[in-house]
Amino acid sequence: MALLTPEDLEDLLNKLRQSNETIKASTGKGITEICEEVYGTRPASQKVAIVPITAGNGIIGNFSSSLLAITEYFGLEGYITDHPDITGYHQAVSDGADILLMADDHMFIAHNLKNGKIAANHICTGVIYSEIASRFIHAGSKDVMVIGLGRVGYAGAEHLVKKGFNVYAYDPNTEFMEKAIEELGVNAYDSADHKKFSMVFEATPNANTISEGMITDRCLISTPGIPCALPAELAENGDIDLVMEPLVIGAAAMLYSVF
Ligand SMILES: NC(=O)C1=CN([C@@H]2O[C@H](COP(=O)(O)OP(=O)(O)OC[C@H]3O[C@@H](n4cnc5c(N)ncnc54)[C@H](O)[C@@H]3O)[C@@H](O)[C@H]2O)C=CC1
Ligand SMILES: N[C@@H](CCCCNC(=O)[C@H]1CCC=N1)C(=O)O
Ligand SMILES: [Mg+2]
Repeated sequence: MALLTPEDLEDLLNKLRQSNETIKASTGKGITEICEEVYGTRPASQKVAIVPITAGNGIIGNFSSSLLAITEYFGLEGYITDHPDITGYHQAVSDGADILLMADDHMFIAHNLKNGKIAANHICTGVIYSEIASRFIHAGSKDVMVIGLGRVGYAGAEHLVKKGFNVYAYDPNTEFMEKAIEELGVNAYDSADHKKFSMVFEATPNANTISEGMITDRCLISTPGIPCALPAELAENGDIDLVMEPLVIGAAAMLYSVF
């Protein structure tokens, strides 16, 4: 699993503000409005406990503090437990926390103890970033390009198919491609078709996965992928809207999904 680094999380709220401005400009709505529409929920100053987890690769510097900043951004009462792991979990439940946020190296979850709802980061990230891509106000069709069909990409492709978009997908992993074609009915993207997309959702751990031949001059690229999917020379093109942010948008979707 590609793990976040403390560097990824630097200047997080500024990255969110920039991303949100781009989201508003290219979809007409901001991230909180989109989350409300996708999940049909709103924050209600819930008490959120963040439990650091030492399993596997261990605690990531400023991961918990980043989640704390996210809870405050959404007007929630957030705090980090005094201890990690089971001791922290016990403290959170004893304190009467409504929602727990915690992550090991494989799963990052939000669990609402009051209504029983639980959310996984990779699903919510796929859903929210693909949703953003699909809301491009200048799109001339319902065609969306999906790059990467792993944990995040597959969830996003599934979401787009359910919403009736024409999904063209590419993943070098042929098993994942076949699964998406069979189970979701996606079209296999073929560069030989020279088809260009104004809406792209990318979820890969590789840089520069987007090439000029894939995109229209004016387009929206929505990607949680780290590092950046868009080559620097293409990013200079003023008509490409890029929504890319390492944690907050996905975590916001998790919270809205369990409110
Ligand atoms: N910004 C955020 O909030 C979050 C970001 N991430 C990031 O999203 C990325 C994807 O995460 P996962 O889905 O868990 O990874 P994964 O490893 O499950 O899936 C990645 C997929 O990308 C495919 N891929 C690699 N190079 C490709 C290329 N050039 N073109 C098309 N497909 C390609 C791989 O074959 C694989 O199927 C990672 O970089 C991860 O760090 C994950 C969760 C949240
Ligand atoms: N156990 C650590 C957190 C580990 C998080 C690993 N997961 C990722 O990096 C995923 C989540 C979003 C993007 N990648 C701690 O409690 O500090
Ligand atoms: Mg995010």
